[in-house]
Amino acid sequence: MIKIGLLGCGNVGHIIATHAESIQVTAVFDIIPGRAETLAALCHARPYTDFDAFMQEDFSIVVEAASVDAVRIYSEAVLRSGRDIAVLSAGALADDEFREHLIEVAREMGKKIRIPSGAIVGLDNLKVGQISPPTQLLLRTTKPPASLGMTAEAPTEIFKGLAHECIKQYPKNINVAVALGLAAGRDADVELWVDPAAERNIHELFVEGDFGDIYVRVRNVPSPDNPATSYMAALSILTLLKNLENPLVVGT
Ligand SMILES: NC(=O)C1=CN([C@@H]2O[C@H](COP(=O)(O)OP(=O)(O)OC[C@H]3O[C@@H](n4cnc5c(N)ncnc54)[C@H](OP(=O)(O)O)[C@@H]3O)[C@@H](O)[C@H]2O)C=CC1
Ligand SMILES: O=C([O-])CC(=O)C(=O)O
Repeated sequence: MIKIGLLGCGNVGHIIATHAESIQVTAVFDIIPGRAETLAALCHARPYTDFDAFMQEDFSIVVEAASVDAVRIYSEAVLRSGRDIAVLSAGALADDEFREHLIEVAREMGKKIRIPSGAIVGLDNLKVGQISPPTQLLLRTTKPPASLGMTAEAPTEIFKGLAHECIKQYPKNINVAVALGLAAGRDADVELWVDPAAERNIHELFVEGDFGDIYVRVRNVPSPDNPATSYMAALSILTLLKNLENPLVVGT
């Protein structure tokens, strides 16, 4: 059974811990002591608020479900320790210099940086963009205003521009756009909307290329403990872990 170290004991951390059937969470880390302890008790792991002590534990992969900042701070050390890392806060990799450095470290160590599909679908075949670049790659995300900590009386566009700029302003809400761009091989265009009538986190994807065109709409149920995060994102990372050692690999 694959042993994981969980970095981040919030909403996704809890969903992982309570569904840890095909994985063993051996250690959990959070900056908030109470959170690490509560989560550790749920999955019979050991709690840490000291990163170096956490890294002494027995696991082969770190699952990051914390923040863009956490990826920036800890991911190189994870790779250099000889472990893979699964990164949910993919927005950290929007910074070209940081991403290229991290990839170089992973290459040097023979380790992997794994980005789950998270709250979106279609990353598998959007990778064809790495061979034949899309002429259009647009993500329109619509969330309830409360999930961004704001109020609105009508549908309102709060950002229009490139993913690498959007993630700087909304690091807890638009990691999907960066993951999309990493899959398709170019920065995605983003429209971020809040809509008081929205009950779900909606991601619409418009893609065109020499293959034809794609429209995908995902209407995600918000997570119980963090409405900004779609429940599917937690299921996605659980699925990535379940399949890590599966000899049958489905999807591009
Ligand atoms: N790729 C994708 O499709 C998606 C990505 N995400 C991203 O996944 C991540 C996890 O989501 P979720 O569980 O809902 O978030 P939560 O805020 O519920 O949980 C994150 C936890 O990690 C802690 N944390 C944050 N920074 C650090 C750090 N530097 N070191 C240690 N602990 C830290 C937080 O503490 P504190 O509260 O004090 O900050 C919190 O306890 C978020 O970054 C989110 O934006 C979410 C949905 C989709
Ligand atoms: O969960 C979602 O719908 C998207 C999200 O928060 C993110 O990409 O950061």
